[in-house]
Amino acid sequence: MSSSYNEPYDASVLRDGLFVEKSAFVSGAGSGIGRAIVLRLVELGMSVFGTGRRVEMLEETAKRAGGKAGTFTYKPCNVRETEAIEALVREVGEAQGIDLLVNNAGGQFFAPGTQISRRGWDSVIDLNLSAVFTVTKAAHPYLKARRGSVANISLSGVDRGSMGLAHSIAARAGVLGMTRSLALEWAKDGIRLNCIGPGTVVTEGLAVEAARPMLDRLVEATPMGIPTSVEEVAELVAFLASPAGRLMTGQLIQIDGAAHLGPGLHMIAAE
Ligand SMILES: CCCCCCCCC/C=C/C(=O)SCCNC(=O)CCNC(=O)[C@H](O)C(C)(C)COP(=O)(O)OP(=O)(O)OC[C@H]1O[C@@H](n2cnc3c(N)ncnc32)[C@H](O)[C@@H]1OP(=O)(O)O
Ligand SMILES: NC(=O)C1=CN([C@@H]2O[C@H](COP(=O)(O)OP(=O)(O)OC[C@H]3O[C@@H](n4cnc5c(N)ncnc54)[C@H](OP(=O)(O)O)[C@@H]3O)[C@@H](O)[C@H]2O)C=CC1
Repeated sequence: MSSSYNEPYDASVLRDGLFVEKSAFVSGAGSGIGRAIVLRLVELGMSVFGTGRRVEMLEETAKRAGGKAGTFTYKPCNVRETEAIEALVREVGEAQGIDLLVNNAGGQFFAPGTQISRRGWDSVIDLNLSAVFTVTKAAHPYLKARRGSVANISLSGVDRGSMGLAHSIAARAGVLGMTRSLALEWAKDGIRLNCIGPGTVVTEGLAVEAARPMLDRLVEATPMGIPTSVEEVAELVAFLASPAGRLMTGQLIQIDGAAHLGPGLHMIAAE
């Protein structure tokens, strides 16, 4: 594995103490991009609450967050279990408020459209679109109380399509539409919502030797020839939540080395 693909990247430009007395709710906090977001927000002084299904992953995030300026607490939950996740958002909102909601939990399998069953389609739409709506709606009263913001972790190229991702791109394009619509509806409450579209991010699944051919192909399809680091996604989330992001809402920000302008990060070959 080329070290340049997954070496930690120092993207930090924001000032210490930026988020003291602020609070965040982060889904998918036990791995990859979500964990990096948690660690950066905690470093900047935030009280971060994280969820995800696997408690041992959340425990590891907590271990790594120890000794930093802010705090990290967690409880496992499946974002697709509507009543449970709504109750959890309420619990966190009542206990510590929500200045920032990060909808990061997500994922999909790669398959051509002809091999996606209705149940497979529904699962991906449920996780990557419907659950995002449920969590965001549940957080609304708390975001309103704090004039907070929402960062939806999406994909680069949501408005162009990519082979092998019909279900996931459909879901994320739906999130983009939802983001823009709620940005309009909730502007009067001072709530801002944005989508971040990372290109290829070398998290655990892609960092294994077996995934190397796919990773090489993805990096080749990235005009700048560099995958996105979790640290730079985290810094962008923090920037958007900061006073510098005050007027940024309803946006899709693609952090992808121009992947969305390239030949497409196709996850499968044409059939
Ligand atoms: C420029 C552009 C750049 C754009 C691109 C930019 C780069 C993109 C890179 C993205 C990277 C990442 O997201 S990294 C994160 C990757 N990690 C993950 O995605 C893991 C999480 N994934 C999941 O959990 C699953 O995919 C998901 C389906 C959502 C889980 O839902 P469920 O638990 O309900 O799933 P299951 O019960 O197992 O299965 C439900 C149905 O889905 C079907 N199914 C499951 N896997 C399947 C498969 N491989 N092929 C076909 N069908 C499958 C099953 O057969 C079931 O249907 P029936 O058989 O009919 O019953
Ligand atoms: N890696 C990449 O190249 C890219 C990733 N993305 C997107 O970024 C986000 C983070 O991905 P990444 O960090 O790379 O990958 P990971 O697979 O490491 O992260 C996904 C996280 O979501 C959590 N999660 C998944 N399903 C559920 C669920 N039903 N309920 C609660 N939590 C859930 C997982 O935890 P657990 O399994 O414990 O529940 C995991 O922590 C995803 O939305 C992904 O699609 C976007 C562009 C590129």
